[in-house]
Amino acid sequence: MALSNPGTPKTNFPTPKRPGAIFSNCTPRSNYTTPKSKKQDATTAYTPECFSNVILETPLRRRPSKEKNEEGSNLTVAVRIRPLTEKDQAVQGGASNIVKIRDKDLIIHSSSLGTDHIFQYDHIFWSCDSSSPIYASQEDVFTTIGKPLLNSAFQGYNACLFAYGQTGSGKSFSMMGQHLTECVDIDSDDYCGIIPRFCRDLFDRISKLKSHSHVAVEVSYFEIYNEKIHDLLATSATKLPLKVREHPMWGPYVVDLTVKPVKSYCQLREYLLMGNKNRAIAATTMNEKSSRSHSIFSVELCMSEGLRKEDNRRSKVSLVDLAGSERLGNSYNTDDKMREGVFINKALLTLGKVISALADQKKNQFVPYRESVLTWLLKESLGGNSLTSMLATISPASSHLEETLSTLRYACQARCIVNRAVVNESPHEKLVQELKSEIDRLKSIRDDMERTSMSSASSVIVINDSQNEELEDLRSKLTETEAKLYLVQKNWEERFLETKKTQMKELAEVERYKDELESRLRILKTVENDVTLSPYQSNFLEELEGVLTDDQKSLCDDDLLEDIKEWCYNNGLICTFNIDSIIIQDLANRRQACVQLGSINYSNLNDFVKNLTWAEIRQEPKKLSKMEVLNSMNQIYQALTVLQPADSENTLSLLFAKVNKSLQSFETALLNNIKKSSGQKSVTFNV
Ligand SMILES: Nc1ncnc2c1ncn2[C@@H]1O[C@H](COP(=O)(O)OP(=O)(O)OP(=O)(O)O)[C@@H](O)[C@H]1O
Repeated sequence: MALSNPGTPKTNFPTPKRPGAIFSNCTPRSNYTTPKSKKQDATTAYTPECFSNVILETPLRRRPSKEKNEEGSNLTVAVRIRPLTEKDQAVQGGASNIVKIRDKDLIIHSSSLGTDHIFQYDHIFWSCDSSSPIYASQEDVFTTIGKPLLNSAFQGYNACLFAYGQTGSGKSFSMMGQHLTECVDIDSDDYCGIIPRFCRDLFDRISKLKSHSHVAVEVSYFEIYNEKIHDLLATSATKLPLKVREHPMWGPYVVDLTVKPVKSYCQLREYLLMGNKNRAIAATTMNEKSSRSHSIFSVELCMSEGLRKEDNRRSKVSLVDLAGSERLGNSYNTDDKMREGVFINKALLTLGKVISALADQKKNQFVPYRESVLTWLLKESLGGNSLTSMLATISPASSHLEETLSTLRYACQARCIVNRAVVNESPHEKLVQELKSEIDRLKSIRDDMERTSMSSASSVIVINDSQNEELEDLRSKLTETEAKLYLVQKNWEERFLETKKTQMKELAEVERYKDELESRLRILKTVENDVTLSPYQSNFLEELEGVLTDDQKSLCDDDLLEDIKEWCYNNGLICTFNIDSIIIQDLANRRQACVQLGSINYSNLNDFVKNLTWAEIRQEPKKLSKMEVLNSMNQIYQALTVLQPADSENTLSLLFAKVNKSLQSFETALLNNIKKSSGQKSVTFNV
């Protein structure tokens, strides 16, 4: 029996030597208990003195990976094993190495249970011991999984690489390198990780491109810390969390994220270092420099050929360093740390759910992308338009057996995800390429003929009329094709620019309407006391607010703001959020306080409340009549109507359809209310 053959038929050998030694609940599809006689063959080298059960963890059936230019391609999954660290050795009794590699198998030996777990991946990097012949250096790791991403990006594919693993297992070391915040000099630093190597190679390749090719590079860098997005390249003093929105065509994106155009590796390196310095790094008992946030560094390429600099092929590469998973009890000694850990585990749990759902391969399986900011933003990379690789990092220490097995099982599952990547190029690109090759063909024929005629001329052989005609014909064909090519490119570029402009305009409009709706809603909320609204109507306002602020509520609003809102509500105060301030009104005592968002002490709500500076409300708060309320609602209704895009697939449209429906019922209810109280028979709407 070949242990490494994933196609081995499933057979049961039900006589384990020790009760409980077979993990029948590990991975049901792939569990495989080796017969006693074969077991010894398979594991003699690692467990000579004792009996070991063997569990084949890699699923027996994995959908065959397709070439990237076909319909779909599986995630590429690599595993890297770091060396034992001093910390590993410091645990009671010292830690032993439980990881072995044999051919294509990665074997984890659990000595307490006498079990070998066998996994297979696309690549296994043995970085435990630099004297080993199979040792994988930073350069090896980059060459194997980083370079292909760069190749894909130049072909116009989106690509993503994410590092996943237990805290302290070597994710940041692999992605960024040893010296995260110091000057990274790749040429002299063997410890540089995938990201700086990727960036340097990118510019090396750009410099080698033909003179008529042009590649524009833009970078962005952000982290997700406690489910909030922080721009790592932002220069402004107030660094408020950013929001996520989903565009029907472009997918999820971070609103107002800083995007820097870069022209050289040196310039890019400065941004990398700046971002790294800004990353939230906190100490945990497991790893002094453990990064407690997920970081996403993205490079966007816009490629063009020809004299005009408009892009006709685009690609985006996201390089993701996830925060490490860890057992809560292990390392959390403060509430803040516990909170961080809960958020990290929540995001990783959702990532697990997303991976499971995608790996399940059932049609119409619900994928909970929006349950965490991380998975929402990685939507295109997981099961979408991207060629994606996962680097699972593990520790070889026996003390981390449980976490290591969990990481490896995650990684196994991820191999089943199929993405559908397409080249992001203009539909005219094919035609342009065809015309270009036609021009090349014609040119070479012309050159050949001219050469022949010249050499003939020296030996006084005159080219005849028909040859001359042929040459002329070729010349005019060439001029014609060149003119056609110029026109095609020009038309395409103009149309592309126009579409881009329209899209930007459309997006800006949507944002503007949404802001308008939000401010109208705030007005309505403040007049609840002045007009009698039925519980249904008040509920509706809550609902409308919920829908409008859906994104921020679950994902981007600061918890403290929610706490303040709740506190105001409980104390009969009115709380209004502006872009940069909160206004708290105490109508009973006719006083008001205004707090700038940037000045809130985020750690202590009690202090915040005690330190409020109240000012007397001099003017009566504006009282709105029912008619004014109705007017406001009417305007919301109009704004909503404008927001209904023609495309029924548009998520925004679905979102607002819900509000629209409730709004209509609300209007009817409010109308009836007015009719009843004023004795009016009818009210005319101006919609
Ligand atoms: N391949 C490797 N070779 C040598 N040392 C390594 C390797 N991988 C990791 N290390 C060392 O192990 C320690 C932890 O690595 P690292 O900080 O990269 O872990 P991490 O997975 O990013 O942790 P966290 O999730 O907590 O951020 C560091 O001291 C690092 O230098």
